[in-house]
Amino acid sequence: MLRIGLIRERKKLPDERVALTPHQCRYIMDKYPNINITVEPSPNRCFADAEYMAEGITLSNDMTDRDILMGIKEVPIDHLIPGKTYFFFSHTKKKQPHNKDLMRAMIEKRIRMIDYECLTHSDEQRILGFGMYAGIVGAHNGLLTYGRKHGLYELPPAHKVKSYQDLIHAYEAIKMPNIKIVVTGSGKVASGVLDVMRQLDIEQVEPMDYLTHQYEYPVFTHLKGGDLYARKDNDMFHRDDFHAHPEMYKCLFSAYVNQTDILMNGIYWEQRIARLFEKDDIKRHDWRIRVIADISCDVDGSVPITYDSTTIADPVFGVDRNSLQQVAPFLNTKDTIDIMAVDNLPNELPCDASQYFGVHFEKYVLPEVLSPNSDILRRATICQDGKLTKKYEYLSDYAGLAHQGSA
Ligand SMILES: NC(=O)c1ccc[n+]([C@@H]2O[C@H](COP(=O)([O-])OP(=O)(O)OC[C@H]3O[C@@H](n4cnc5c(N)ncnc54)[C@H](O)[C@@H]3O)[C@@H](O)[C@H]2O)c1
Repeated sequence: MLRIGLIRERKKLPDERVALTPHQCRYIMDKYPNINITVEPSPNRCFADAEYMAEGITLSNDMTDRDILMGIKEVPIDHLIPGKTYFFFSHTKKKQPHNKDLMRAMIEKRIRMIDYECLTHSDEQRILGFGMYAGIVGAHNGLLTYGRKHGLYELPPAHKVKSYQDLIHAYEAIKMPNIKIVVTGSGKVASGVLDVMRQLDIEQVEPMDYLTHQYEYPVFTHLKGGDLYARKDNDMFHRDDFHAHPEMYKCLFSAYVNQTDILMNGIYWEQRIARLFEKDDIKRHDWRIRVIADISCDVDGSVPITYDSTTIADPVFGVDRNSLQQVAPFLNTKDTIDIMAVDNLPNELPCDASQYFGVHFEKYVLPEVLSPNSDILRRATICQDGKLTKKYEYLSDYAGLAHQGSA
C-alpha cells in the first residue's frame, strides 16, 4: 500500500492551491486500489475539508504514517517530518537565500525532496507547473487594467469569481476596442495568454502585418524567440545557441513600441538576456504602450520599469513616462504606463489551477511514483538520506555540506 498525504499549506500568507482536488483523490483511489490518500484539514484550501469527506477521503491531523507528503509551497522547518518523501516547490535549486535554512533542515532531517519544478520529460520540458493559469490570469488582469485606465469597460477581478468559466462568461459582454496587443514567450504562460485572446475573439496577425497595418478590430501578435532576438554578428536566431549564449543576441522589440497598446510579457528571462527595452525608451515621443502585464515578473528584468512585484489585492502601479517615477495607476493619460506584476497569479483561480496541476500529476508523475526505478523522479530528487543527489551537488555550500559523496 502506498500512503499519500496532502498536507496543509503553512506559509504566512497561506496558499489556497492543492496538489489534488477531492474528485482527483477519489479517482486515484478507485483506479489504484493500492494507493490510499489522507488529507490534512485546512481552513485556507480552495476546496473545503467537507468536499474531501464527501468523496470518502479521510481527514487527519497526523501525517506520520504517510509514505509521501504532497504540498504546494515551502514547508516550514518545524513541520518537516524526518525521513519522509516530500513533493512541493522548494525554491532551492537556484540557491534562493530565503530557503537556505529549509535546504539545510531537509538534509539534517534526511528528507527525500522531490521538487515539482525539477520534474521534466527527457527533453527537459517541465511536466508540472501553474504557468498556464498565470498566463490566463495575467492576460485577464492586463485587459482589465486597460479597460479601467481608459474608462472603456469593466471586468471582474479573477479572484472575485469562482472559475475561468465565469471570466469567459464576462467576456461575452465586452466589445474590445480596436487595440493592438503583443504577446511574448513560448512556454506555458504564453499558452494561457493565447487562450484568453481566443476567448475574446482577438485576431492573431503575423508580426510583419502587425507592424505595417492598422486594423478596425482588436489584434494581437505572438513574438517567440526568433521574432524577438537576433545574433549581434549575423542577425540569425538558433534556439540552442540562444539558450547557451544569450549575451550574443540583441532584442528586436523596439520596432513594436509604437504599434502596441498592451504588452503581455511571458518570456523566460535571466541577466544575460537583453531586456525588451530600456527605461529611457518610455520617453520616446512615439511610445504607444499604455499597459504592461508583466507575467514573467522579473523585478528590474526584461521589463525595466517593473520596479517591484505586486499583490492580488493591489495588482497595478503606474509609471510616469517623463520622470520614470512610480505613480497612481488607472490615470487616463498618455503620460503614464500601468504595470501589472502580480507574482502569484495562479492563486487568483486556485480551484482551476489545482485541477490543471492534479491532472498532469496523475497522468505523468503518479505512474513514476509507482515504478521502482523512475528516471523522472531521480532527476527531480534534490536530496535524500542526508545528502544531495549527484545532479544537485552544486548546492553543497548552500546546503551546509562542505564536501560530500553523492546520494
Ligand atoms: N507571475 C506569476 O505568477 C508567474 C507564474 C508562473 C510563471 N511565471 C514566470 O513566467 C515565465 C515563463 O514561465 P513558463 O511557465 O511559460 O515557462 P516554461 O518553462 O513553460 O517555458 C519557458 C520557455 O522559455 C524558453 N527559454 C528561453 N531561454 C531559456 C533558457 N535559458 N532556459 C530555459 N528556457 C528558456 C523555453 O524554450 C520555453 O519555451 C517564467 O519567468 C516564470 O517564472 C510567473
